Formats: sequence, C-alpha cells, structure tokens
Amino acid sequence: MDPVTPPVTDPTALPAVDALAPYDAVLLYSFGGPNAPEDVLPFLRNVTAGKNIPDERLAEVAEHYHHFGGRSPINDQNLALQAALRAELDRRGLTTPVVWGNRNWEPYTTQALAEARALGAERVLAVVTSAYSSYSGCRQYRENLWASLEELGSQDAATDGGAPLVVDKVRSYFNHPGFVAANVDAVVEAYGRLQAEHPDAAWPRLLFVTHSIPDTMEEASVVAGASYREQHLDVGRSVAAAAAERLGRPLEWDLVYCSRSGPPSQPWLEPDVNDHLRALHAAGTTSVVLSPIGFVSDHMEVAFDLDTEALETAQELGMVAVRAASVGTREPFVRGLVDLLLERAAVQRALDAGAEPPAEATVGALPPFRSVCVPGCCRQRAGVDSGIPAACSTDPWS
Ligand SMILES: CC1=C(CCC(=O)O)c2cc3nc(cc4[nH]c(cc5[nH]c(cc1n2)c(C)c5CCC(=O)O)c(CCC(=O)O)c4C)C(CCC(=O)O)=C3C
Ligand SMILES: [Fe+2]
Repeated sequence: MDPVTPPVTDPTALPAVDALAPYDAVLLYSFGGPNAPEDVLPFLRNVTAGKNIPDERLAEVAEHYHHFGGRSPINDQNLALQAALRAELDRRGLTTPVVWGNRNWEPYTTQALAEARALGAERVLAVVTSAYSSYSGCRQYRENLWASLEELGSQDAATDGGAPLVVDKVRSYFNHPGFVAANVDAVVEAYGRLQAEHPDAAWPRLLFVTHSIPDTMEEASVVAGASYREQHLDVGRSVAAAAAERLGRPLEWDLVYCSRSGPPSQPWLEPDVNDHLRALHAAGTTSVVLSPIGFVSDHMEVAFDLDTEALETAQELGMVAVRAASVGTREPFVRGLVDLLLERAAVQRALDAGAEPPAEATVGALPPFRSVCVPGCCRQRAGVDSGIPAACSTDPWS
C-alpha cells in the first residue's frame, strides 16, 4: 500500500489559534482605594480587617487620604492600565476581555469575577498589580480570589449550570524584562531631570524604594524562591547596571523602605527612606534619585510617603532629590505584561498536555518565579498555616 500522503494545508486557511487559550478572560487584580472622603474609613476597615494595625496608625493613614481630598489616585491608574492592556491586546489581534477588580474597594473581586462570568469566561487569567512575591503581593490576593470563587459557588460546580470558573495567575514579574526596562527608562529620565533642574548638583545616589513588610512576612516569603528583599535587590542590581550604562557613569545605590505600619514593637524591614536620607546626609551625600521599584503606579504610598514625606525630609536636609516615575502605563511594562499573559497561557497549555513548558523570560540572577504557587508559598509567618485556602496553587485544597 502506498503511504498515506498528508493533505497539504494552507496555514492561513486554518482558524487562528487563540494565543491566550485556555484563558477566555483576563483579570487585572489590584489593591483598590477610596474615591471620595466618605470611602476612606470603610476602605481602611477593609484593608485592616483581622490585621494588627494600631488605631493611631489608621488615623494617620486616613489623614494621608484626606490630604488628597479623600481620593486615592490608584483607581484611575488601574483604569488607565486596563485601557493600555486592552489596546496592546487589540494591537496583537486578541479580543479576550480584560476585567478589573480590587481586594479592598469597588469593583470588588467578586464583582469582577461575576463580570468575567457574564462575558462567558470559564478560565480567567489574573495579573496582580504587585510585581513581588510575599504574603501582601501574592498569597493575600490568592486568598481573596478563593473566597470570591466560593461566594460565586465556583469551586466545585458552577451554580449557573456552566463549567466551574477557574482562576490562574501570572508569576511574580519583578524580574521580567518589561518591568525592569520600564524602571530603567524612568531612572534615566529622573537623572536627566535632576541634572536639568540642578546643574550644579553632585552626581546623585540612587535609592530604590519599596513597601516595608514585617520581618516575619519577609522570612516566610523565601519559600517562593528568594525572599521579598532579595527579589528587590535583584531588580536593583539589574536597573542600576542598565541605567549606569545608559548614563555613562557608575551608580551607587541602596534599597530602602516606606509605609511601615503595625505596632512599634514589631520589627519591619529597614531602613526607612527618611532615616536613610538623614544617614546619607550625615555622611555627606547631597543629591539623590528615588526610584519606587516596589510599586507599579504612583498611588497613595508614592504620592504621600515619597512625594510628600520623603521629598520634604530631603528638602529639610538641604538635599537635592527627584523621584523617578513608577512603571504605570509605560510601553515596555504594558508590552511586557501582555508577553507575560501569552507566556502564562503557553505554560498552561503545556501543563494541561503534560508537555515541556516554554522558556520564561527573565533578567537578573534569579530564576522565573513559579506560575503555580507551591504549598506554603508566601505565608504571613514561616511554617504557620493560617488554614485560609488560596487559589492558584498546588495547596491541597486547590
Ligand atoms: C508589600 C505591600 C504592597 C506592595 C504590593 C502591592 O501593591 O500589593 C502594598 C501596597 C499597597 N498598600 C496600600 C494601602 C495600605 N496598605 C496598608 C497596610 C499594609 N500594606 C502592607 C504591604 C504592602 N502594601 C502590609 C504588610 C500592611 C500591613 C497590614 C497587612 O498585612 O495588610 C494599609 C493600612 C494602613 C497602614 O498601615 O498603612 C493601607 C491603607 C495601597 C493602596 C494605596 C492607595 O490607596 O493608593 C497599596 C497599593
Ligand atoms: Fe506565592
């Protein structure tokens, strides 16, 4: 018998393979913030429910919001990022809907998942507005996702007769080339701005700033591969090296922290940005650039803790200081996020097929973080199981 000759097919005649399959919706998943003065207290109650935050700290943080008319910039920034992701997906011919939801304010997680469901989604790919892995940037989001899926009756069987809704998430993307490149651009621009505005200033020292977390949370974060602090140090090395090359001069840099809360007796990551400015000043530094690599947009922690407080500290000390922009909707970041969505879809197709997963893009010394969290990933305290289930992991309940 003649061997069967396979039919010659015209690839352009085949239906386009959906590059985001198996996902049929994307969830932009964020922290949330108040839109008006009357939102401030209920928002803070949502954020701090079950947390050991002293009343004095809460009153102080409420003042930060009222200082800006009771409205956080974060929601507008997320709407802008949602629109930018939409535009980048459209540019690549992808029509998958992008919904937006928050852990702590409207539109809440459950609303966003219900919206995805109403659009016909069965498998949602979440991207959180936190680049680093720790309880605050990973597991807490996953716990909230689990709770919302429960609320929607989607864990075991869908109540609306369809397939159960499943949510996966993209890996922590601190060491993704797009996130790093956007931070490099912002640092280079900030050096340009500082030199233009203060031509006589000394060559600035570079301070990378991130959100402080309790030492216990830092210790627990290492389960993901490298601790929260080590993840930032890796990004700091990458950004400083690339920016120094572009600027044609070496850069000296430090990693510092902002927005500490919790009782004073509880140790959190240090040094605080203000304390560090004082120490640098005492040691003779006169000029700094602050790069908020810990945050993806210029939300309240940036607008208050850096632009209001830290820049005031620098001014009091007579130091020249400029804040670099956060990645926001910068093109390398948005393109990188869409690359990540596509990469995560390819990873999932390989996992579902038992095939070799594709290579995952990184820069720096650390490996790509896991797409599916391991049991015990990103707890509040190392070795202590809170018993709270979390989505997007190989924990026994998922
Ligand atoms: C690591 C991290 C990020 C970065 C990663 C990410 O982006 O997720 C982040 C982001 C944010 N944090 C924010 C606001 C707040 N965070 C608080 C409290 C806390 N944050 C923590 C950590 C983080 N937080 C921790 C360990 C606490 C203690 C209580 C707890 O264990 O949760 C509190 C309570 C009052 C206070 O103590 O400050 C508020 C109001 C906003 C919104 C800003 C806006 O409205 O524009 C954003 C984006
Ligand atoms: Fe994790």
